[in-house]
Amino acid sequence: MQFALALPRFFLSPSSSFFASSASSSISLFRRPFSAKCATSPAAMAYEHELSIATKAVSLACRLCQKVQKGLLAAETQEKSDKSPVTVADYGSQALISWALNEELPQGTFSLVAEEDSEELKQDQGASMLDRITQLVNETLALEKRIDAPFLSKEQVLLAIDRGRSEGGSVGRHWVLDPIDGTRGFVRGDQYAVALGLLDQGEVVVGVLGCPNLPTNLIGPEALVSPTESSIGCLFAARKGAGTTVKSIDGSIQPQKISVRNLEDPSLANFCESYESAHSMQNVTAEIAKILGVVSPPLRIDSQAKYGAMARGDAAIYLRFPHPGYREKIWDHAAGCIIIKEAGGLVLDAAGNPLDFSKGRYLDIASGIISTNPQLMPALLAAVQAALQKEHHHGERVHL
Ligand SMILES: Nc1ncnc2c1ncn2[C@@H]1O[C@H](COP(=O)(O)O)[C@@H](O)[C@H]1OP(=O)(O)O
Ligand SMILES: [Mg+2]
Ligand SMILES: [Mg+2]
Ligand SMILES: [Mg+2]
Repeated sequence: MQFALALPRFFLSPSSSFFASSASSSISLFRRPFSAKCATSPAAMAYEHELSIATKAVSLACRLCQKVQKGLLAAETQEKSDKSPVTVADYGSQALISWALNEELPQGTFSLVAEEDSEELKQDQGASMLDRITQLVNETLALEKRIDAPFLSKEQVLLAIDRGRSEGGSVGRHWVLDPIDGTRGFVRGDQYAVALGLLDQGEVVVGVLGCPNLPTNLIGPEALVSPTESSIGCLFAARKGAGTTVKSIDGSIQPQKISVRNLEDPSLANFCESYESAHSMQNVTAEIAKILGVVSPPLRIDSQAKYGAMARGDAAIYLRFPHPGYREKIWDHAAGCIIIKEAGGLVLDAAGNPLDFSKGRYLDIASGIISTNPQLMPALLAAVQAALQKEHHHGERVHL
């Protein structure tokens, strides 16, 4: 009988776990026999291993992204067919996370739904970019200071990137990755996020958001100004039933439990939205704020860093109303959604339905995504409906 086939590689051969030898504190986690997960494990333990490997994989990718952002060259950015940018760091982050998770999970079980693929890199004009990505991936792996640091060939890098072609769905487990969310913010030298989630039977059960440029201090209107104490770079992590934590990427601040703002009066609320006006209709969000009586200016941040900021109380409301015709992808919301939910908040579409991650690579949403605490949600939903009606009457193609 070949029981061994069902066991993860790190269990068969402890030294084959990539992360285990790089951080002594992680050894016990990574070497826990997998049967603990497969058997009827207590709810408190559920997905603990998955959250641990996700956290480490995202931290690794953040390191690569930070290095690239410091010295981004024009030659390291391409334009995709939808005119959005993609950089060596998007590909490098996807390759690293895909490779690391595949190393840690039982052979043959890894399914990944991710934003990028290697089509452009396989063309003649992509050759130098692939060289650079491979170099970056290997430099980042070498920083883990393993004696036997792995070296990935160009072919292995392409393979790792292309593992992200899964269609996801409602059956089984699927990892969901946006290797750089908010690439425009990344290229601008601003906010971006490395966003990794895990779906189990269509439900998000684990989420990790690495936000390398987000200050560890609060940045909302009630932020205490204490620049000397703030460092830059936050890592948010959540797993089903266990709450949301934030820690600093540089390790100077240990994980702390966080929760959304506990606010009942909408006029005291503030909201966050996209930095890029092309990503969300700011006339609609301004109208919603006006109906609610919100007076604070919007907190405009690129990427799912908004969800992280909201989960720790920087903003009480999140609003996202893409222009008609835009289709939302699951990797743009999976990690952020569980990070908000486990911090006590709600994430709904503009009609008041929970987001459904079980339909494949896209979210089936007509009009927008909103988030706030449970007390404020009824007033927010009413304001959203009123604002959309008004837009509709003004002749904009808004779906109701
Ligand atoms: N036209 C668009 N409308 C809405 N979102 C977009 C559009 N183009 C790209 N995006 C995606 O929106 C997200 C950024 O959102 P935000 O506006 O919150 O910063 C990213 O996932 C970005 O993709 P990408 O991951 O390639 O950066
Ligand atoms: Mg993109
Ligand atoms: Mg994205
Ligand atoms: Mg992206």
